[in-house]
Amino acid sequence: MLLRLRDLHKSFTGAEGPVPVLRGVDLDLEAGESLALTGESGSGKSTLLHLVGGLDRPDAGSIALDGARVEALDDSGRAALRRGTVGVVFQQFNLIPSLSVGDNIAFQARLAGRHDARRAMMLAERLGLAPHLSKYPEQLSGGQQQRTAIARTLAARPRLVLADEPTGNLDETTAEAVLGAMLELVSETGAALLMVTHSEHHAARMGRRLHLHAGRIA
Ligand SMILES: Nc1ncnc2c1ncn2[C@@H]1O[C@H](COP(=O)(O)OP(=O)(O)OP(=O)(O)O)[C@@H](O)[C@H]1O
Repeated sequence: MLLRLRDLHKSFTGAEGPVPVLRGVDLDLEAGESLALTGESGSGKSTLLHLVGGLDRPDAGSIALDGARVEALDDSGRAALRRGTVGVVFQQFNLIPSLSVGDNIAFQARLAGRHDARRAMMLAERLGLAPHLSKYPEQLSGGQQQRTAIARTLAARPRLVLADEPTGNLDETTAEAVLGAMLELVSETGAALLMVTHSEHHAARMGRRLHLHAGRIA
């Protein structure tokens, strides 16, 4: 098992005290699987991805990822996790403005010691970025920036890709193509994909789907 979540709890502090968001989430994900996470707005989907990616800590429960206990890692351990095992595609693309698109795509892979120029070029072609490699992020459209962020994550060949509505900024035709490319690229490397989506249609293309409701997997 690549990822195993057990009895995960997380609350945030509101005006009238703690507001529980996750109330005992259990989830298993094997290498090579793709899983869609659905749920109404505010149900805690992004919170769950942040906990798995080591961007925030649970109040209770365990996150076992590729043999590591994510909730117990210190800051440097969590940073190492994000450099090596986990790749994130979140709604903020966090591209580096001073680097070209090509260098942005290679950035994560270089940090992970896995840069491969041919793979980077193949990803750029598959995601329609080949004509834009020498441009800078500010010269790209929102959708092109989003695809650059996806290419950057996949170029580093993480064991687990966490994606929060990765096609949210794209028109339906481009979204279909990008989702198809993501599924193929993830399965080619034997990685797993955990993707938040509001689209029934996209959820149906994933291997499995789970629905978050009232703080638990329904
Ligand atoms: N850092 C935070 N501080 C306080 N409250 C937070 C924080 N992050 C999330 N929340 C609250 O936790 C709840 C779940 O938020 P989350 O972003 O995980 O939902 P979501 O299911 O991803 O929603 P959406 O589909 O709208 O993106 C919301 O009520 C939100 O306001």
